[in-house]
Amino acid sequence: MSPPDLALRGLRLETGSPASPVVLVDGIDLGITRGRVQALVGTSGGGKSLSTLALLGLLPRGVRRSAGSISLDGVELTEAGVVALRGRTVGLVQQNPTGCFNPIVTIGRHFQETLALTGTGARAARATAVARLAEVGFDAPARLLELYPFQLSGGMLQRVAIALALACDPPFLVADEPTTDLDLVVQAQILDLLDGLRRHRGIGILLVTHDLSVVARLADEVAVLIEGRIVESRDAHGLFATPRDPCTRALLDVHFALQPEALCA
Ligand SMILES: Nc1ncnc2c1ncn2[C@@H]1O[C@H](COP(=O)(O)OP(=O)(O)OP(=O)(O)O)[C@@H](O)[C@H]1O
Repeated sequence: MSPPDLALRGLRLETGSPASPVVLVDGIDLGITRGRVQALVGTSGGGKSLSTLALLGLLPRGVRRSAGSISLDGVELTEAGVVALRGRTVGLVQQNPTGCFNPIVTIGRHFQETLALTGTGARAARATAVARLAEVGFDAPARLLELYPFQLSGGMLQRVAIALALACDPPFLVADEPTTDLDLVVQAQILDLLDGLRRHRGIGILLVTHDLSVVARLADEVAVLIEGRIVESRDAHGLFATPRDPCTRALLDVHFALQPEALCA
């Protein structure tokens, strides 16, 4: 298979002093291809969030990348190049949409501030905001611009967060547990929306989730990250049908114990 368009290779993340580092993840290969959904699954604390944050140059203080490279369309990026990916090349959607918004700033202002990063003026930002909000399914997007985040439900806010992530027209989206805090009906709407973006925009999505039903619904490829290492990485259908690694099998067993219906990718 050809390498992903946006690729992380040999990622090693450490914390603690450089003299006696604690290794958090090691040897991580992960990537996103336009028009495809790459899922990243695994046990809690395995390193999913840190690995995706590394892809965006957003590592928290105290965590450093001690090995690994990030490349876009085959060209290795510098640190500054990785930071420049955010927004324009990769949009980020996180869990708990409420926490992603400034409560005292209107939805319209959020778009204005995001689009100002690309030198977009207020009038053009408004037009883009209306277009993106319509794209994620709002019937009266112009009215939304005047509202504050607390006036919207969690599901509406997650759709606004996706519209904001798309503001600068990025070819890639990183979605870290995008449905975790939402009820089942809204979860299904958000998954349909992400699937539509992949099909209609040709956007490439890195989907971080602990929910294998979500993986089965959306993913083309799956990487299983356990205790800082990828133990299996392949097409979703093959992984569900014939899991090779004992850790993958254990994840599937736990899933089936809780949700007996078949996973069909
Ligand atoms: N800022 C930090 N400083 C030091 N260690 C950290 C930091 N953030 C996370 N870690 C550690 O790095 C490891 C991986 O964390 P990470 O949040 O990436 O896991 P995860 O797979 O996303 O877990 P979850 O599914 O629970 O969100 C964990 O052992 C965690 O305790």
